Amino acid sequence: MTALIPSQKLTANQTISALSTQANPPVSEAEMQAAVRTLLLGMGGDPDREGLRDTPKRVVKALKFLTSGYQQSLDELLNGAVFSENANEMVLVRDIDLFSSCEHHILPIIGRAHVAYIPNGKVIGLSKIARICEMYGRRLQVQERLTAQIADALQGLLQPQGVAVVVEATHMCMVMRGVQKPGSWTVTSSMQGIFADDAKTRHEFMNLIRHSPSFH
Ligand SMILES: Nc1nc2c(ncn2[C@@H]2O[C@H](COP(=O)(O)OP(=O)(O)OP(=O)(O)O)[C@@H](O)[C@H]2O)c(=O)[nH]1
Ligand SMILES: [Zn+2]
Repeated sequence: MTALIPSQKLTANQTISALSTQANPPVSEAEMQAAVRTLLLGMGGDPDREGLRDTPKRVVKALKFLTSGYQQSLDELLNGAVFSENANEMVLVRDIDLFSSCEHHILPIIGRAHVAYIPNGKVIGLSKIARICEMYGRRLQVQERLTAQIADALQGLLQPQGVAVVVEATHMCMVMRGVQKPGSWTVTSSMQGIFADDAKTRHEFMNLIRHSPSFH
């Protein structure tokens, strides 16, 4: 483990302004492909050889997919799946595979998220928790912001008693290049409401994300 970094809180306005610039990119597909062709030339490749000829198109398609979370909204992915329910015990979805792209190097962040909340009259469709992780994962990120955005989304949608999110991830920019530390991974957390205020509740969550499920 390389670090235990408490989540960085962004205000709603900071989040919105950081994202709204991305929603409608002011460049065409052709301009993006031309930029990739330039990168290939810079890397010493011959962009006209058979294997690379379609690479600009493929790279642009891949990058658009990996950042498609900018085109999504919570409303759309939720599809109304918030239900009134008298539950007041912890709901935890563990081990959600998470892929993102680091905003400094546009290299993969690969990891898992554990997301819990304690309802306060409303519950959310379980799959939507994973979809929220995917939406924020498919943006250019730092792990701290990704973690906080997942927690903020649930807090805003459900006004629960509390939300806890832990993300454990390895950064290819630290593995394949730069400091080259394979095996290092980073843990970030965002604790809100009762998870921030009550150590017992927080410890219960931390214990639950460590326990091995009986079906594995
Ligand atoms: N806090 C945080 N830092 C990150 C994340 N992803 C990448 N970084 C770091 O961002 C920093 C960028 O540092 P720079 O010195 O500008 O870039 P660099 O020369 O490529 O740095 P090195 O990776 O040390 O070679 C590096 O320390 C990365 O490890 C993240 O999710 N959160
Ligand atoms: Zn990076």
